[in-house]
Formats: sequence, structure tokens, C-alpha cells
Amino acid sequence: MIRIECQPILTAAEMRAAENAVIATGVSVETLMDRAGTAIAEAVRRLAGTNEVLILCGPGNNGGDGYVAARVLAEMGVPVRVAALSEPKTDAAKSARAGWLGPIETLAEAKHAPILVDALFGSGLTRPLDAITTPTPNRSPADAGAQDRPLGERLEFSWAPASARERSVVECLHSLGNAALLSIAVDLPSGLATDSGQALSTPPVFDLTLALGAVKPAHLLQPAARYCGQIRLLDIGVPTVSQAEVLKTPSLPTPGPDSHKYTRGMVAIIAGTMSGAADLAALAAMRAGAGYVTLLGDSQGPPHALVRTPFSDQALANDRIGALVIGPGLGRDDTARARLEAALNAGHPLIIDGDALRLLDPDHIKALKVPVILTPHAGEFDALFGKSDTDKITRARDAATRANAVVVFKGADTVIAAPDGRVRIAQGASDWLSTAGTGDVLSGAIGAMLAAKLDPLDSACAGVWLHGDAARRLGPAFIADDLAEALRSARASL
Ligand SMILES: NC(=O)C1=CN([C@@H]2O[C@H](COP(=O)(O)OP(=O)(O)OC[C@H]3O[C@@H](n4cnc5c(N)ncnc54)[C@H](O)[C@@H]3O)[C@@H](O)[C@H]2O)[C@H](O)CC1
Ligand SMILES: [K+]
Repeated sequence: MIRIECQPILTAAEMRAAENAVIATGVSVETLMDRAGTAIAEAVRRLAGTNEVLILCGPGNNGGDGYVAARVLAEMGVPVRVAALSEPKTDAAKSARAGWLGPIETLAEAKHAPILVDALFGSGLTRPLDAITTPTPNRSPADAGAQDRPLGERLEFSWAPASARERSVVECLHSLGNAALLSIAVDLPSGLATDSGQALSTPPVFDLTLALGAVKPAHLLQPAARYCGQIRLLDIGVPTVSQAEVLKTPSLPTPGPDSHKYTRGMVAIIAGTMSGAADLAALAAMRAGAGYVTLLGDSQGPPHALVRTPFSDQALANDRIGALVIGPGLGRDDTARARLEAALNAGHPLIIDGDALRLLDPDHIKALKVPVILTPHAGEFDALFGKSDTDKITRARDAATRANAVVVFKGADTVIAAPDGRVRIAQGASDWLSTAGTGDVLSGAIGAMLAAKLDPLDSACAGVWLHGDAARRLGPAFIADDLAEALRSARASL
């Protein structure tokens, strides 16, 4: 089981292409399925202890992985039962099922077990689970239960419409999941759309998802990610590369004996109508490690290390400024527009956030001759680039190309895209980040990274990582001021 940090992220089609490239070298689908099922069994055995395992198998290759895992677990001496949704449809799944010599229960009638393994649907799911009617086996009510049937006996499934008595697949999954001590999804919780991260149906929240061969967008994008629990990658011997990767822990420069405040990086923050927002960005830039932070505006107060200067073109012309943050609390009045215009013409690398994003259009940003990082939340993104139903990765990537800027598309599933197509996606964001001012803190943290001369994508990634780590350290009910302070602990952990 591999942690997913830094791992490539593949769409369903990219994963299929990677598998096909291996198959083209003479490795069969059955071999890949055998590797997948064996890796699942090994992971499950470590977690299950002596508890009974129930594996739910679907009609496709995800189900095939489940049959292999069941066989291997049984060979290992782990108590295991299998419940199927229907007959396997693919050749590989049929052959995997043939290798399982135990009984097969129907999903609708499956009794719960302490360990639930969901191998109903993986990357091939294309429509909601609710549309499936659960099959009933062709047998009389007087028949014995599945456990009493001799090894190897098969139930014949009939595809008559579900009677009122039968439950939907989603209901079965929820009730078995609720009753389990530990629930594990194979590749993806059944019901999720691999590429968009949409929930075609609502699965239960799993404790663990075992991603096969590669991380998929649904492991990270909302709403899908919330159903995955912990995510671990299982290696099935399929080489993968992608321009999209899971955000990694940054490697940041630390001061040396020759360092001084300017070599550490100077960040200027432009204040506006709500000076608290710019204060938060400034505090964040300092706590993220900038050597010198100046606030261009009229605010007053601590911290004393923050150099407050009235806004002027002269203050903006300081060629030591390594990153200029504009947008937090800027407002949208004439003063805001004038300050934005001056900022865009100052020639410094830019972080554009909040209100400033509402005063610009992509063509205007594209025409800038300096490195630019945009940090929109969903509303700001829609206003700047237009609404769309496309997945968040594609939207962020297209926006980055269109504006020729690094785009940090914020949210519980922050996607960072560069104009060259590279994408990084953050994992495990604290839900407690949903509080006022946390976006201002992020822009300041990114400013510190850009002023320290990291390239724009690395700056954005490092800022997002520090921000996320600081939030995790704080636990519940923190405020943005706490978050800015906690950036110091996040940096200290590196
Ligand atoms: N391809 C490989 O070499 C390997 C794949 N692995 C595993 O396979 C799945 C993906 O398998 P696939 O058969 O493409 O898809 P699913 O198992 O997810 O099932 C899709 C199956 O079901 C039909 N279908 C789709 N949506 C529905 C629906 N709502 N109701 C009913 N039926 C539906 C669809 O037509 C297909 O027949 C991947 O996740 C891995 O788990 C192996 O790991 C290794 C090799
Ligand atoms: K699954």
C-alpha cells in the first residue's frame, strides 16, 4: 500500500491506455487482474485480522478483482464470503469467478460482515447505480441459504424487474457499509464517476479506498473524494505517467549565513477597503518565511515587523519587491481600480486574488509580461472564466492556458494548473478552512514563496501545501489569524 502524495493522476481512458500498453507487451488482462486481486487480498488480510470479509462483486473487471481477492484470501485462511450483483460480463471477470470455489450470495440478500470490500464498480461506471435492479436467483424460497450450499455451486441469476421487496444497489451498499467495522473500496467506491469526481449515485463513506495502478481524479475531486476515506495505491505493474500529480510536500530554501531580509524575499501587499484582509495576507507572508513584508495602504497596528507604507506609485516602484499580492479586501471602487492598474504596470511578479479577480478578464491577464498566479474560489473562477459543467481539472488547465498564468482553483479539492498543462491537486483539506479570511492567508503564503524565487507553479503548490498543513495542525474552529500563525509550524515541519 503506497501513499498517494506525488503520484500521477490518470483518467479512466489514460489508465486503460496504460494497461493496454502493458497488455501489448504480452501480459494478459487476467494477469493484471490477478496482480490487482492479490494486492487487494494482501492489504485486506493485514487489516482484517481474524474478522470475516464480505466481498461484493460487480459485472465488470472491478468485480473480477473482487473474485481474485476472495480466492487469495480463502487460500490465506481468511474467512471470506462473496456476494454478486449479476453474472460477470467480461472474459477476465468470468475466469476470475471460475477461480472462486466458494458459494456466491446475491447482493440483495447478502448478510453483513465486519469487513466489507466493495468490488461492484470501478472505473467503468457510466450511469447511476440506482438504475440497476438487483437480480433474484432462480430458486424456491425453501432453498437453503448460500452458506449452506456446497462449494462451487452457482446460483442462476434471473433479470426480472425488481419487486417492491428488493432493495436498490445503493441501499444494499449503505446497509452493509453501516454494519461493517471496516469498509474498503476496490479502486473506487461504487457510484463515483472516475474523471469528473461526480457522484452518479451516493455510496457510503468508505474507510479506505485501494486505488489500482494509479490515482484517479475521483480520489481527489469533490464530491467523490469525501466517500473514499484514506486512499492508498496498489502497484499492479503498470507504468504510469501524467501531467497531473497529487500535491507533494514542498522542498523549500532555508536561510544560510549569508542570508538577509531581501534574499529571503520581499513581499508587498496592496491594501484596500477591508484592510483586515490585507493584514491577514501580510501576516501569512511573514509566517510562511518571507524576509520583508510591506503593506501598501492605510492600516495600522501590530505586528511591528510589518512595514506599513501609504500606497503610492513610488512605494510600488521598489525593485526589491519579489512578489506583489493584490486583491484581498481591495474593494471594487475607483481607488481599487487605480491600485490594480498600478500593480499590473509595476513589473513585479503578481498574486491576484479576491476583488482584483472581479476587475479583470483573461485577455488582460494574458497580456501581462510578469509571472502571474491567480487564486480564485469557485465564484471568482466562474466570473472570470465562465461557468461550465466540465470537470475541475480541465477547467483549471484551460483557464491557465487562456490567462497564461498559474491558476489555483480553490476549494475542498484545490486544483493548481500551469499554462504548460501541468496540474497538481491537493488532498485532505480540512473542512474547517471554510471560514472568512483563509483565502487571504493563502495569497500571502504564496506571495512568500514567489518572493523566495520559487517558480510560479512551485510557489502556488508550496503555498497550498503549507496552508493545508497549517489547517490540519489547528484542528477545529480556528480563525484565519490562527491559520496565518500556524504557517510557521507548517514550515517548521519540513
Ligand atoms: N482493464 C484492465 O486491464 C484491468 C482493470 N482492472 C479493474 O477493472 C476496473 C474497470 O473495469 P471495467 O470492466 O471497465 O468496469 P467496471 O468493473 O467498473 O464495471 C463496468 C461494467 O458495468 C457496466 N456498467 C457501467 N455502469 C453500470 C451501471 N450503472 N449499471 C450496470 N452496469 C453498469 C459496464 O458496461 C461494464 O460492463 C477497474 O476499476 C479495476 O478495478 C484491474 O484492476 C486490472 C486490470
Ligand atoms: K468499487
